[in-house]
Amino acid sequence: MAAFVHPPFCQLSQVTIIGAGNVGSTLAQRVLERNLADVILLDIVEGRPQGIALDLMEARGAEGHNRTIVGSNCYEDTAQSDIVVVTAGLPRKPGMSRDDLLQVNGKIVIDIMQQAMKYSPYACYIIVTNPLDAMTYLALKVSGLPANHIMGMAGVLDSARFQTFIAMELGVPPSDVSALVLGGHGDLMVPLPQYSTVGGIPVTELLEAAILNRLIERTRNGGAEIVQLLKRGGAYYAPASAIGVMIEAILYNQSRILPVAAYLDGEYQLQDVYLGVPCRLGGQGVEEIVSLPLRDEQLTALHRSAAAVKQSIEKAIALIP
Ligand SMILES: NC(=O)C1=CN([C@@H]2O[C@H](COP(=O)(O)OP(=O)(O)OC[C@H]3O[C@@H](n4cnc5c(N)ncnc54)[C@H](O)[C@@H]3O)[C@@H](O)[C@H]2O)C=CC1
Ligand SMILES: O=C([O-])CC(=O)C(=O)O
Repeated sequence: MAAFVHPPFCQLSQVTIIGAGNVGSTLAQRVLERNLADVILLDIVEGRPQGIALDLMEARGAEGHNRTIVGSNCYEDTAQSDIVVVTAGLPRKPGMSRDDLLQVNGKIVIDIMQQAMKYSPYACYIIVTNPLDAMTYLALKVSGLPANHIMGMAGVLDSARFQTFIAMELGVPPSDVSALVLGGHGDLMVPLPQYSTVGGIPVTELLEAAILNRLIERTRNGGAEIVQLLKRGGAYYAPASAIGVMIEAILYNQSRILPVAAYLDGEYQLQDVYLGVPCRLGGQGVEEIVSLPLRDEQLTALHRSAAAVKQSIEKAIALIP
């Protein structure tokens, strides 16, 4: 673990978002309007981050905040960021898997990490680009930064989807539901009903197995369902909300327990892989990986998911020049 400890900031903190597309620009709005940090929004397309930044600056009076955002095509402008979020890269089209993006997005992530870490070597990096777990591993290898500072966002989103579907099925507010999804951000993710509750009651006591299985299946296909509806690109409102939760946990040093794609070094009997697991997330990034007791079939499912991620990692690593 790195010795670096974030100062108690928030007032002066800076978040860089690389990729001013749907996810990146929506996240920029969330970060500013929730008064979490000032934002540097970077993209390769000239004018796009600058235009979005100006638009968001002009909204400040109406929104009642004094946060600033700068749009840029230059990594020098990202210097000394507390958090860098990587949302650059292609989204999938209907019929594609996330792994189909590996070649093109892998090259983008390599280039971004080589540049960004020169200017923000002490930042926490949150990778969002798909295929998520392999891209996060790639970011770790390219940057050489400590693993607690390089993490992926997927579990908060997948769990939020499971939470939503449970709440919709039972007709309760989502705030009454706590749901947990582990594993890779793909078809083999592992929703955990026994760790998902409604008003403190395990969801297994409230929903029949067949209904629960339908909700689990919908959660696994949550990203694809939206890709299919939108026709061009994927989800971005819920992903931006999920990244916002992680940013807040780090900047406010909340030590929250959240599902995060983290580097495993023996935890869950898995080695040298990124996978969604419950983590304590605070000012030092991933401060602890929480080892949950899992049923045999769930541990098997987690290992199956990890095996699929490892195959993607091998292809991703081959892209490093
Ligand atoms: N981990 C997760 O749960 C989620 C992951 N995603 C992934 O996030 C990524 C972005 O999705 P969207 O915002 O919908 O895509 P988008 O197409 O709207 O935006 C991507 C942006 O990246 C920029 N870009 C491309 N190469 C770049 C580079 N080298 N440097 C800087 N910027 C660059 C593009 O110009 C574009 O503005 C996709 O890979 C998508 O699959 C999306 C939602 C959830
Ligand atoms: O499905 C996609 O391609 C985008 C994504 O990862 C998600 O929404 O879960």
